[in-house]
Amino acid sequence: MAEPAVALTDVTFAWPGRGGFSLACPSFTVDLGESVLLLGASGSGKSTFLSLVCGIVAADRGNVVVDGTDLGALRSGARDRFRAERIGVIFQQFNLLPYARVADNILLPLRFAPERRARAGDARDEAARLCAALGLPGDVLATQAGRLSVGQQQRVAVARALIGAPPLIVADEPTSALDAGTQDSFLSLLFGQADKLGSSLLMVSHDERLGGRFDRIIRLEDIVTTERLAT
Ligand SMILES: Nc1ncnc2c1ncn2[C@@H]1O[C@H](COP(=O)(O)OP(=O)(O)OP(=O)(O)O)[C@@H](O)[C@H]1O
Repeated sequence: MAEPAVALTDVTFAWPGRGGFSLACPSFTVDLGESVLLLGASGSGKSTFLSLVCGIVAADRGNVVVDGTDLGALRSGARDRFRAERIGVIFQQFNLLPYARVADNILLPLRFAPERRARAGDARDEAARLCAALGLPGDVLATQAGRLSVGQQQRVAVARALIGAPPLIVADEPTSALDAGTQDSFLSLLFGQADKLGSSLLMVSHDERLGGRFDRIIRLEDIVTTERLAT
């Protein structure tokens, strides 16, 4: 059987410091090509969980295996390179460089990821194709990212995550700044493009209304136990 896109086994993690937040996840998987929505209230640990999946932080115990690679076996720099190559991340606040052009924002992950750059082919053409597919205006690539509307910035963040066809797309509340109608068209575009690339999709949100499109909806509290250490 093919390796799952994501597999967590007996994982524990605690943020350092007094009053730190800790979580434990006995088992969680995302299958290849599957789309999973993780629902949880604000502060329940959704972003922390995604940081573990993306290797932004390392588990204290247990295994986080993404695309067949055990992230625990990699040092921090190697985890960063792995993430750049294999994971498209859409952050809650987009994390665009506001003074850089849209093209530079979209092409940024390729700079640290030679295999992903090779997969993108002619990267500028691919950036233009993604922008068009995501409904951005034709001249958007030359525009400063900070001059775009919030909805447009969100689409640029998606194009940056999708470029070079990473096998896993991870999205942290990507629709939180959009109204209901725009959320729906945004999700259609994201799913359409992820499907085309055959990428697996893991999204976290507090918003139950997003559930309809996903293969699986899971409540964070059903896969993770959390604790806040006493101060
Ligand atoms: N960088 C950090 N350093 C220390 N503690 C942190 C850090 N990030 C998060 N935490 C702790 O982890 C807890 C869970 O936060 P997290 O951001 O994972 O939740 P969330 O469900 O994504 O919240 P929200 O929906 O509001 O973004 C926080 O209350 C905080 O105490």
